[in-house]
Amino acid sequence: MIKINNLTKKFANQISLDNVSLELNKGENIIIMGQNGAGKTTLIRSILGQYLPTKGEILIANKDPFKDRVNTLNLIGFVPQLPPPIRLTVEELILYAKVSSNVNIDDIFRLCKKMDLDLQSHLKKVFFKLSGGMKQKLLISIAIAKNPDIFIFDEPTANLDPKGREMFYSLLEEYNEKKLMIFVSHRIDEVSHIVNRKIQMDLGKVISDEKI
Ligand SMILES: Nc1ncnc2c1ncn2[C@@H]1O[C@H](COP(=O)(O)OP(=O)(O)OP(=O)(O)O)[C@@H](O)[C@H]1O
Repeated sequence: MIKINNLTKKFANQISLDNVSLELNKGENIIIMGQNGAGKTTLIRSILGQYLPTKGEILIANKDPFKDRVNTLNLIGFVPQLPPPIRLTVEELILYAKVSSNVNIDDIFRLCKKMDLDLQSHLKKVFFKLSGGMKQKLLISIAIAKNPDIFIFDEPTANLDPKGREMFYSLLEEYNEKKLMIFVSHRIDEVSHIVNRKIQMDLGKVISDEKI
């Protein structure tokens, strides 16, 4: 589903990705690990079409995410490590998700409720004024409700309380083996029950890639 061929990304003299080749397929639940600065975020941003490769290529369902961003982003549900400072109200944000990605609003409400977030009582609040955990729960719910082929979760539980974490992972069990799921995380213990492949990065390279 995602093919990465000899991908190198440089920022001035900084090599952030150094000749990375990977094939990521449906049914794989992958954890990408590595020290700070290993290149994980650069890899994810490249998959999301935010960076033009210095060398090499990425194909998502045979499309180039940089050149064909709209179509490739439609295939992806992404939850970032730090929620962006969105100035829309919660209500406007979920309407935007409906219009832009055909997300079912009832599903967003249902998924938030499962993570103990009563969306109804926050509809008029500006997104960036929600608590960190509320933002994360809402973004997770929108990403899952989109029902994409690919999930990318960058430290998605960083702001969640223990119950929120537990509910998040139990929601994902429904999608096990039906999707490609990519987790960027430093905490393998948290996802060990769900992941079946572990990729380790260091200094912009893939240093190990194993089925687990
Ligand atoms: N936009 C940018 N401009 C310049 N250098 C960058 C940029 N983005 C990343 N880098 C550099 O690329 C290297 C890899 O960074 P990256 O953010 O991909 O690491 P990471 O593995 O996600 O780290 P962390 O675990 O700290 O989030 C770092 O040396 C970083 O300084």
